[in-house]
Order: sequence, then structure tokens, then C-alpha cells
Amino acid sequence: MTVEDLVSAARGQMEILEQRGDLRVPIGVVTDDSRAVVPGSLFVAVKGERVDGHEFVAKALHDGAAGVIAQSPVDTGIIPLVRVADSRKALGIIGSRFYGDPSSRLTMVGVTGTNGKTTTTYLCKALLEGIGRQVGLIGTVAYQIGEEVIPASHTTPGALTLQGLLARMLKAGLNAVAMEVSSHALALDRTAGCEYDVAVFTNLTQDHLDFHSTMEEYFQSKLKLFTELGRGRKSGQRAVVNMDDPRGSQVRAACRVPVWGYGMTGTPEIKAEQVKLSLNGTNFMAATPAGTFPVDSRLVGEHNVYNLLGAIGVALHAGATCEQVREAVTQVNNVPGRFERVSAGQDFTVVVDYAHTEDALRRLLAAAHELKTHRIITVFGCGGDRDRGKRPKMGRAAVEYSDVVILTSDNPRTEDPLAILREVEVGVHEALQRRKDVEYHLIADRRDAIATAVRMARSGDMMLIAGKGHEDYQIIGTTKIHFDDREVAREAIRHLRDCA
Ligand SMILES: CC(=O)N[C@H]1[C@@H](OP(=O)(O)OP(=O)(O)OC[C@H]2O[C@@H](n3ccc(=O)[nH]c3=O)[C@H](O)[C@@H]2O)O[C@H](CO)[C@@H](O)[C@@H]1O[C@H](C)C(=O)N[C@@H](C)C(=O)N[C@H](CCC(=O)O)C(=O)O
Ligand SMILES: Nc1ncnc2c1ncn2[C@@H]1O[C@H](COP(=O)(O)OP(=O)(O)OP(=O)(O)O)[C@@H](O)[C@H]1O
Ligand SMILES: N[C@H](CCC[C@H](N)C(=O)O)C(=O)O
Ligand SMILES: [Mg+2]
Repeated sequence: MTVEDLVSAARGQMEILEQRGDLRVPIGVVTDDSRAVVPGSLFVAVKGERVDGHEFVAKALHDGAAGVIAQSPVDTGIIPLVRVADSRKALGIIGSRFYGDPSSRLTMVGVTGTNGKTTTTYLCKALLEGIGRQVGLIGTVAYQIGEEVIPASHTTPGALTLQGLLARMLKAGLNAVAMEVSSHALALDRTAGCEYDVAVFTNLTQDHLDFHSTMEEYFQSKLKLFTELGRGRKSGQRAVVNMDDPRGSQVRAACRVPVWGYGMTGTPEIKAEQVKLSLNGTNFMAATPAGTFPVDSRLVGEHNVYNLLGAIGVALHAGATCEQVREAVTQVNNVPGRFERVSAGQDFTVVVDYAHTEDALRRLLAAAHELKTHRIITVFGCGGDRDRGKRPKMGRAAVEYSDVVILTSDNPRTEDPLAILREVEVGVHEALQRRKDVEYHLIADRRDAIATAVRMARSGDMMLIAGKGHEDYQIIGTTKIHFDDREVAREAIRHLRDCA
């Protein structure tokens, strides 16, 4: 494969400003990281947040780059150069060509939204497998190719990693993929070169305002997944949109392909009726374009009704019958770190959950409230180097719905852990004015916080440990140490029993 092959295959999809040198040179590797350049590489220079890849062109050439794609003017001497209007976009498009355009040969399900992406993709995978499809998974918890489970670095990986994963999925005999498409990925064109068959919109609430400057900009990034549908080579595409979310109708209006709306109110195409929630799961009747059928899921909480509806839309679009969906839904017992129960023989309920936004925390607490038999004890924190605006809001939500709140650290990263907690406390104290009966503690060390909650718990209480879910680490400074809420809770319960 030569630079010319790659560029000409992608020509219609990216704007080329200038071409220099003989493009008929063979390419063995495509990379945007000068540190990964080996002789015969095509180096794509991308402007980043921290550094500008164009500054590494000289190093890439020194290390044997056989061609360069750049956005800004650069001197590559006799080495061929293609200058493009947008090198981030070019990276995805060239990458997809380099890996054989895998997304065109897979049924691609893309799920975006602030919350519910991971859960919805797990459900989509199970439902598509229920109709005999071989489904890969790309998302926050892991990337899965058949039996192979690759730890995830990002919810949606960088363009080249993504295209490489899709190509490996095809090679492994998979024919579909359920993937989370984060707003970062859409804003940074990590998914350029991917074409989707179905796109799901779960919801939009505040998060990531450290990266997107406003909610509108955040929404516009998410919207890209939908406005691209119907512009490419795939036909029969569809959007599946949560119409109960205030942004649902805007997403619907932006689509040029058929849309199935879903929800619990109004007249969406896919509607949950007669919803019954319990600690053992969720039951409802799904009224859909294919018929009405009962859904009996082990997933807990009203938010999971929405995740189920989104996945049902995807499965029906892929040709599943109501009976196949009904059966496959029962195969998903839990999603790692999402309302995951920890049981070590204690007489109170312990739940580990990935709620790290205000909306997720409110929904988790609402679910707990509906199901609780006694007190709710909430242990939570907010991540460092991330959206600061959500901190007081999460603090307020925790106090509004809990009986005991223990504020603690959640990946402080390079921020001062106590400074983060002080920002959360603004909301905590405000809500405590209104709910004076709530018991509140600040325990910065997460292990101590969990152990304290375990010691405080009484028979019948529900203890929620929110924010980290499946994560098995705590990031302090730039160091990642092993830390797993589920393990720590189990140890604390055992310790309490041994001391009794
Ligand atoms: C804001 C953001 O997402 N940044 C990502 C982005 O960084 P960047 O483009 O700014 O890259 P940079 O480090 O400035 O480098 C610019 C270019 O120079 C190149 N370079 C750099 C150094 C060098 O010596 N040589 C060289 O060629 C780099 O390879 C790159 O092409 O590209 C990097 C490489 O792909 C990512 O690692 C990095 O993710 C950062 C670490 C990150 O934490 N991202 C998180 C917030 C994220 O993406 N999260 C979302 C959403 C999560 C969710 O809600 O589920 C996700 O999808 O995971
Ligand atoms: N549909 C939903 N609406 C609101 N909150 C939800 C929904 N589904 C799940 N949640 C809450 O959000 C948390 C994260 O859910 P999930 O991992 O499925 O979302 P996500 O969008 O993948 O999140 P992330 O962007 O962090 O990867 C859950 O633990 C739960 O508390
Ligand atoms: N994907 C999210 C995860 C946040 C999880 C929470 N534990 C934190 O570290 O803030 C983010 O990077 O913002
Ligand atoms: Mg996720």
C-alpha cells in the first residue's frame, strides 16, 4: 500500500490543500505519534491540547518516515507531503483505509449520551447475540473481541487504535460491534472513517465542561453522530433516540434517516408501559413497531428502563423478533460496576455504581429510594482535572436523597484532594441547611470512607459507593494505584465480622 493508494481512496472524504513529492512510496505503518515511527511509516501530524504534532515532523523524518500528512505548512525535503485542511479528520479517514475500511463490513452500533452508554452497549451486544450475530464491544469498561478482553484506555479509543480494533474484529469472524461514542471522540474526530448502521442517543446532562466550553458545544459534538447518518455509503441507517430527554426532539429533527423514538411518556415508537421496579430487577411491557411484549430484566432502576428501550430499538432494527428480544434481555444479569451488588454475608445492601455526574447520582439515589427498606448511606467524590461545575451539584444531590453522606476522593489526579472536596462541600452544606437530619462526614481517604460506612451500616440499610464502578484504580497525582471499591467494601465487611 502506498501513500497514493491511501490518499486517493480517501480523496472524496477529506480536503487536500497540497501534494508534494512522489506519493508512490510503500507504507507499512500509519501513526500520529512520532515516538512510534519506524522506517516506512506514514506520519500524520495533529495539533493536540498539550503539544503540536507538527513539531515532531523532523524527528519522524529522522526515524524513517516515508511520508507525511500535515495541516500546517512543514518542510519534508524529498519525502512526500500531503497537506490537508484537517489532519485529525484525515487521521481517521486514512486510518480506516489503511485497515481496509472495516466499519463498512461490520454492523456498527454507536451509542452516545452523557449517561447509559456502557449499559446500553452491553445490552445491544446481548440482544444482537440473541439473533446469532457475533458482536464486538468498544467502551469504557473494556474492548472485547470474542473471548479476548482488552483493558480500555479511553471510552472511544484514538482513530488508529479504533480502526485497528475493528479490523481485528473482522479478522476474528465478528460481524457487528456495539460501541460507545464519547463526545470527546466526536469533537476530536476519533471516529472519522467510521460509518454507523444505528446510532443511539441516551440523554444529555452536565459533564465534561472542562473540555467542551458550554452545554451547547457539548451537545453539538454529540449531534455529529446523528447528522453524519445518511451522508455516507451505508443504506438503511436508523437513529434510536430517547424522546423523554429534553434534547431528544432536537436530535430527531437533525436526522436525515428514519428515527425510532423511545421513552416512557408521550407517543414514542418504542414505549415502556406498566413499569415495575424492584431490587431484583425491572419489568415492563415494551410497545414497539414490531409488537408489544413483556421485558423482564435483572437490571435495577428506572434509568435502566431507558437503556433497555434503546437496546430494544437497535435489536429490532437488526431484525430481531419480539420473542428473541424478550429471551435475550434475560441474559444480561449485570453490567460491571453498574448497580453491582457486593455480598459478603452482611445484613445490609452494598451497591457499587459508576454514577459520576449529577444526573446519574440523582437517578441512582432515586432508584435506591424507591427500593430501600431502611437508611441510604452514600459514599462518593468527584474526579480531579475534570468538570468542576458538577462538584457542588453532586454534593447537593447526595444530601437531598441520603440519610448519611460520606464525601471522599475519586481520582484526584493532579488536583489537591481536599480542594476538590471543598468544592463539593459548597453543595453539601447548602442542602444540609434544608435537610438537617442528614449525617455528614468528610473522609478524604476512600478506603477509610468505605470502612466507616460499613461500620455505620445497620441491618436493612442500603450503602451506595458511587463514582468509580468498575475502575480498579485510584489516580493520585500522575500515579495510578490499585483500588477497587468492590474489593475494599468486601474486605471491610469481613474485617468487621472478624472483629465482632
Ligand atoms: C482531551 C483529550 O481527549 N485528549 C486526547 C488527545 O490528546 P491531544 O490530541 O491533545 O494530544 P497531545 O498529547 O497534545 O499530542 C498531539 C499530537 O502530538 C503527537 N505527539 C506527541 C508527543 C510526541 O513526542 N510526539 C508526537 O507525535 C501525539 O501523538 C498527538 O498526535 O489525544 C491523545 C492521544 O490519542 C489522548 O490520549 C488524549 O486523551 C486524554 C489523555 C484524556 O484523558 N482524554 C479523556 C478525557 C477522554 O478522551 N475521555 C473520553 C470520554 C470519557 C467518557 O465520558 O466516557 C473517552 O472517550 O475516553
Ligand atoms: N440512561 C441513564 N440515564 C441516567 N443515568 C444513567 C443511565 N444509565 C446509567 N446511568 C447512571 O450512570 C452511570 C454510568 O452508566 P454507564 O456506564 O452506562 O454510562 P456511560 O454513558 O457509559 O458513562 P461514561 O461516559 O462514564 O462511560 C450508572 O452507574 C448509573 O448511575
Ligand atoms: N469517563 C469519565 C469517567 C469519570 C469517572 C470518575 N471516577 C472520575 O475519575 O472522574 C471521565 O473521564 O470524566
Ligand atoms: Mg461508558
